[in-house]
Parts: sequence; structure tokens; C-alpha cells
Amino acid sequence: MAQDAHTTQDHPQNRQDARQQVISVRDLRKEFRGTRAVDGVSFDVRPGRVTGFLGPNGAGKTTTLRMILGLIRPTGGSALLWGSPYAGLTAPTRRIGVGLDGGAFVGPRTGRGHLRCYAPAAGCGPERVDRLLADVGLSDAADRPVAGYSTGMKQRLSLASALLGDPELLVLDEPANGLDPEGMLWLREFLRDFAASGRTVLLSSHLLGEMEQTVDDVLLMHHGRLLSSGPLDGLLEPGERLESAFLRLTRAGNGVRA
Ligand SMILES: Nc1ncnc2c1ncn2[C@@H]1O[C@H](COP(=O)(O)OP(=O)(O)OP(=O)(O)O)[C@@H](O)[C@H]1O
Repeated sequence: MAQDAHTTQDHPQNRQDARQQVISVRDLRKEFRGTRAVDGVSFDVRPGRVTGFLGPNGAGKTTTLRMILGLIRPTGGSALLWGSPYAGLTAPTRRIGVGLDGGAFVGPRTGRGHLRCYAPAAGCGPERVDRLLADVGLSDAADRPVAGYSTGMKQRLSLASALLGDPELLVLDEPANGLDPEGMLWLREFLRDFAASGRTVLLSSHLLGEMEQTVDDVLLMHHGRLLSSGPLDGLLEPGERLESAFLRLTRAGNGVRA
């Protein structure tokens, strides 16, 4: 993962390099009225990997994801998907499955109704909706109003929504929130299988212990800055847990390891 190559998205060579990556972020910055939410972040997300965007509440993870997805405009820097800004992609909703904020649901709608509502835009029919409901373990609850779903069930429905377009990239914000241990295990296996098929996952989480068992690559964020990026194996010292590594890095200051 490149750390220090600051680029602009318009340079042809940079576009060429960025096309080798699924996501390529360079010197990305966002300020909200004096709050530096994201402060010069650079990283790449490689294909066929589960990359964990990890850090405590307020670290800047969601803001970065929203900039990558073109939902908010950066103060500076660039975020490219397959070498293009989100707005320059053809049919982005079919290439990228997005799960932000645990999903936004209309309470009286059923789980099946929710997916059927978004299915046409994703180019899929009712049979795929049924299959996805089964894949995420919601077949039995499919015809109940989402308002009565547990947090974990909403997370599963959000994941099914993200999968509607059969995307090659999943971008998920805190998908493990509210899942019980069985749900965590299920999510972990699901994401690992997704990446094993050559597709790519970028997910944010503050649950370092859980993510340690899920991700291949780590982007460790703190106070808007990237503390570390690269394969999980390269980050941890022998016998070290991810939470301890995070404390070690935050105590060491803002050093950046490639
Ligand atoms: N729309 C906004 N207006 C003002 N400040 C914002 C806005 N969105 C985010 N922030 C601030 O930017 C910082 C980073 O927030 P962000 O939501 O990106 O962090 P996060 O790592 O995703 O944390 P969490 O896990 O709590 O969602 C925080 O200080 C937050 O208060």
C-alpha cells in the first residue's frame, strides 16, 4: 500500500497507477468548519482482499468512505475507484455495493419489500431477491416489517441491499455493529468468501478484536490520520493483538508505517 506518494487525480501516470488498484486515495482531506476530520490520508485497496478501515469513534473513517463514494466533496486530495472518481464510473451501483449507516429503511416495509424496491435499479429480479434473503439468513423474516427487526437483522438486510447489483466491490460502514457472536462469525465467513472469489471488501469498524479475525489488510486511523496501513501480519509484532498494536502506534505518536 502506497503511503507517501502524493498525487493529483488528473495526472495520466497517476491514473494509470490507480487503475491497478480497486481504490486509490491520495492526500485526502476534509474539514468541517474548523474540524479536520480527515487530514492527508493516502492508501490503496487491493483486489481480492478484505481491507479493514479501523479506528475509534471520530477517527474519520465514515468521512473517508463518503468521500470515496462521492457523497461529500473533499477539501483536498483525490479518491479514485479503478482509476476514476466515483462520478466518472459507468453504472457504479452495479460495480459497488454500499452499506452505510446500517442501511436506511422505511419501517412499515418488509425485508423483501425493501429489496424489491431497490432491485430494478440494480438490474435484478425477484428470484435474486429471494436468493439474497436466503444468503443473509432472512428468509423466515422476509415478510415481516423491518421496524420489528433487531439491529443484527437490519445489518443483514443492509448487506443484502449492498449485494443486489452483484458488485465486485463492497464498501461497508460498521457492518459488525449489533451482531451477536454467531452473526459476527457469519459475517466474517461471508466476507472472506466474497474476497476469495476475487472480489474486494473495504469495511470500517471500531471493533478491533473482531476485525483481527476478518481482514487481510489494515488501515488504522486515529484523529483523521492514517497511523498504519498494510497487511495485518506485517503490522502485528509476534504474539501481539490488534488492540495492543493500536495503542502502541497511538502512543508512539503519528508515525506512519508502510
Ligand atoms: N457533517 C459533519 N459536520 C461536522 N463535523 C463532522 C461531520 N461529519 C463528521 N464530522 C466530524 O468529523 C470527525 C470524524 O467523524 P467520522 O464520522 O468520519 O468518524 P468515524 O471514524 O467514522 O467515527 P464513528 O465510528 O463514530 O462513526 C468527528 O470529529 C466528527 O464529529
